[in-house]
Amino acid sequence: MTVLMVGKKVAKYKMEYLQDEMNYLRSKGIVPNVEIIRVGGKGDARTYENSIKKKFDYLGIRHHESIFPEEITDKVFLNFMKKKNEDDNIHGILLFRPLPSHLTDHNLIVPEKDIEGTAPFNVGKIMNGKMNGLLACTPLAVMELLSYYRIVLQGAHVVIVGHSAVVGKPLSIMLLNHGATVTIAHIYTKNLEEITREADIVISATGKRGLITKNHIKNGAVVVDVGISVDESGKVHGDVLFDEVIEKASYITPVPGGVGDVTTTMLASQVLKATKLAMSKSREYQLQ
Ligand SMILES: Nc1nc(=O)c2c([nH]1)NC[C@@H]1CN(c3ccc(C(=O)N[C@@H](CCC(=O)O)C(=O)O)cc3)C=[N+]21
Repeated sequence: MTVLMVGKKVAKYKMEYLQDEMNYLRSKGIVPNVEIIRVGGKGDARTYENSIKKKFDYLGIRHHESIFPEEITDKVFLNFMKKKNEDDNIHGILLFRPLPSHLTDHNLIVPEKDIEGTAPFNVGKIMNGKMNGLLACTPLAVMELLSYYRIVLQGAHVVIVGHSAVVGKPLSIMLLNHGATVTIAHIYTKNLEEITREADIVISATGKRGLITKNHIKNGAVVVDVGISVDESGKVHGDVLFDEVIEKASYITPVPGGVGDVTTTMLASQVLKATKLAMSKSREYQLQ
């Protein structure tokens, strides 16, 4: 039998915890507040952005959006970022990427408001084996799914396919911090099949539809699909050939309906974490 790892179930479970945390903050008179920033009109994240706002509204997290034209100068943009970084009423900043190439994307967000965990300070913390900082949301969603279904990580061989800075790399470090043996495969990897077939857990995050077939999977492996690709008719697909891989997997995530449904919940969780960092005036974060 194969167990379907259902994102909505995991999200619901996590949301109950977040609601308790919101109640605590409310009792202290604090309402978490996020600044969402977008430069230029393009980008494929509109549906994602809408589901973020819906989740924030549901929890009672305040949010405000600033949208700038593509032509904004580096100086004006940096000034704006500085203002938001220094505004005590803002607990988290979400800056949609990529930015236009003339803008410098370096240390734009102070670490304590970096709810997506991409600032160098937060990346450094996780590299040092500390999981108490702000972390990347998609890798966190994968960790939450694995934990909900009680997948043992200590000693497990995990093969991650995809080495992106937002998914593959941070996820590999989180898994390492939990005692897994981690292999990262990527576009230049030779004999992908042979490598993934060794894995107890295969996690694919490439956006390449149909990349992972039954030949890539050993019997009883756990398969997590982080890939998203959209076809001509607007239908969302993962990296994994679900119908054939499910025959061999012990646990598998569907797309849609798997990791994607947990990601926005983990972003909300990071907002609450950032709010608590601000409340406690975390010394660690003050010192950087
Ligand atoms: N700072 C920053 N953070 C981001 O997270 C970010 C970004 N910049 N720039 C753009 C990309 C793009 N992106 C998407 C996320 C989900 C879907 C998506 O289609 N999600 C499906 C879920 C599919 C599933 O269930 O797995 C949905 O919402 O229905 C698309 C695009 C985020 N991005």
